[in-house]
Amino acid sequence: MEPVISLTGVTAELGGRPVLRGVDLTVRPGEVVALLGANGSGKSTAVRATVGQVPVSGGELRMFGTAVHRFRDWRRLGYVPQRSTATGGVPATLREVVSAGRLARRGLRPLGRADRAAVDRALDLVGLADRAGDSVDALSGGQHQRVLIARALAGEPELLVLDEPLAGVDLASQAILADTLRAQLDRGATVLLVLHELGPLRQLIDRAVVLAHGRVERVVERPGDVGDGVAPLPEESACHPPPANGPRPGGWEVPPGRGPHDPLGRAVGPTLQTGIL
Ligand SMILES: Nc1ncnc2c1ncn2[C@@H]1O[C@H](COP(=O)(O)OP(=O)(O)OP(=O)(O)O)[C@@H](O)[C@H]1O
Repeated sequence: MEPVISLTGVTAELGGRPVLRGVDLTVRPGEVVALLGANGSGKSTAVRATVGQVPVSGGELRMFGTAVHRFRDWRRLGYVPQRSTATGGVPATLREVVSAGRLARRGLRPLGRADRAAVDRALDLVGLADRAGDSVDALSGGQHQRVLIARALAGEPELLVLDEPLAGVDLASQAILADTLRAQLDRGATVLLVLHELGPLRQLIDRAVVLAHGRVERVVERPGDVGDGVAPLPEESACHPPPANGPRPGGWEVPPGRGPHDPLGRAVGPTLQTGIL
């Protein structure tokens, strides 16, 4: 089956500096693929290139089989960017914000019955149906994030791209997000998401792709099934540090005199060690 997203040797520059240095990534229909990696490793840039926001300078990036620069069928995509706001300060209710997610489908025609039903379903999926008439200004950060996800879901996209959907979201909201993604997979959607930790999404993920310095450093298939003998993913090495010296569960040896470190070999500070997992 043709991949939904396919990157082959993709390079991209920002501010005149290379940020993606030859990324290979394939996301097939119905898969959930997570991009992981240290700050600045290129995760958001890879996602933004995929949704056509960052130009590709080399290699090949295809969306639903079409080169991204020729791809026009953006209604097939629902995108939740990193750290964005729902309204940019303009007063709006949750229902109004989520209705905007139907724009790509209905254009400027008034909302029809099917549109309203899709908006209600999306609000219900993220657990905010009872707040539909409230102003988004009255929401917490985590609830705000759920509204943005509902806006993407309202378009009933075949592909959902989420950049750090768990950022600033408490455990209860993370569980709601996991249920929401499960519902999307049940209806046949494909998901690409940027994460710092797999958290409650771990069991849903088909492939974890770890980026470092704009390249794929490691790929872990079905991280939820990973047993002994596989080096831990970033947040595991950060959140559950093994004894300072001696053998690690995945077979790594920590050199004497060194504490826990991230995949790039940098010392991991106490804040990272308190991550959720
Ligand atoms: N608009 C920009 N202009 C110049 N450089 C940029 C721009 N946006 C990002 N970069 C640089 O590109 C690199 C990759 O950034 P990117 O946001 O893709 O990383 P990331 O892996 O998503 O990081 P984080 O985990 O912090 O969100 C970083 O070195 C960053 O400073």
